Amino acid sequence: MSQGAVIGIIGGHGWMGRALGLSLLEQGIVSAGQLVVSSRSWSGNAYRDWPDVRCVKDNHELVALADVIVLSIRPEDLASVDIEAHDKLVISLLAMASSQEVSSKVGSRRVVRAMPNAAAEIRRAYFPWYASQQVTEADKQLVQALLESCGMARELPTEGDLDYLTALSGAGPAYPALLAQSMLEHARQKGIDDDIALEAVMQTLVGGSLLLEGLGADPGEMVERLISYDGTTAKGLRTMIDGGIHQTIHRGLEAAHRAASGSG
Ligand SMILES: NC(=O)C1=CN([C@@H]2O[C@H](COP(=O)(O)OP(=O)(O)OC[C@H]3O[C@@H](n4cnc5c(N)ncnc54)[C@H](OP(=O)(O)O)[C@@H]3O)[C@@H](O)[C@H]2O)C=CC1
Ligand SMILES: O=C(O)[C@@H]1CCC=N1
Repeated sequence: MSQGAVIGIIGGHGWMGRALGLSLLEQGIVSAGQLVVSSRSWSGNAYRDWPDVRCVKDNHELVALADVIVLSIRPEDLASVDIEAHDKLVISLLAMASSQEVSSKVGSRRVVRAMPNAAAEIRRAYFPWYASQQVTEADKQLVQALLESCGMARELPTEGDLDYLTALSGAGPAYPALLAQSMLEHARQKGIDDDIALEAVMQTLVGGSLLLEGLGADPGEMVERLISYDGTTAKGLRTMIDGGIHQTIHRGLEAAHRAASGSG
């Protein structure tokens, strides 16, 4: 599906760049010879099992070798990327940088903005993407094939939707981590042994998430079903709801969305 294209990942040794690069290799979507990665410090050895992957420090060299350029650097490092992509297909994974900004920075009108999340590392990311007008149908097919190597990829109709999903799914793996942290803290306060508290929280959150995935229904239905017992769970849930948990979550998502849209 990669149609023989050489993929160049600027920042390919970092968290997201490495997750994408290794997913593409492990699933045979690109061969090692079709992958070029760059970083300024060349830190880590993520590609040790793939000696034919070309690791470079010079982004001009990467751009000359690659047909498709993936930008996987932190937004504050965009200024340090001094390349001229000559209208090659560019896929930016950056939060808080519009396709217009990316386009003028890298010298290409064929820009896709895509938003991974931390679960790309285990190939369970939700990876929405938005294509600017100059991106062709063939480009779109290639983008979908590349990104779904990390989980589920989905084209979005507007760039505004991508900014919103940056807050919802891009930042999303942090939210269950926060819930786990809070549950763990409480169990410890109640004197539960650390090891037991951790295994109870992890098994419960992972098991609960898999259950929700398997049900494939509106999660609200599961909440209502458990409330209907009018027992322990109902007491806990009602207290959380009355205490404003929905409003707190919505305020958090609003703040993350404002930041993602460049107005936070
Ligand atoms: N981590 C996450 O959960 C998510 C991240 N994102 C987005 O993904 C992007 C990457 O994030 P993440 O992978 O976590 O960040 P990391 O800091 O892990 O990786 C960024 C990499 O970019 C390299 N880099 C920086 N500047 C340059 C440059 N000029 N040329 C070549 N390489 C460079 C850095 O290496 P060196 O300093 O050695 O050059 C580093 O390896 C961000 O824009 C972020 O908004 C989106 C959703 C989720
Ligand atoms: O926090 C950030 O800005 C990036 C985008 C979503 C996850 N990480």
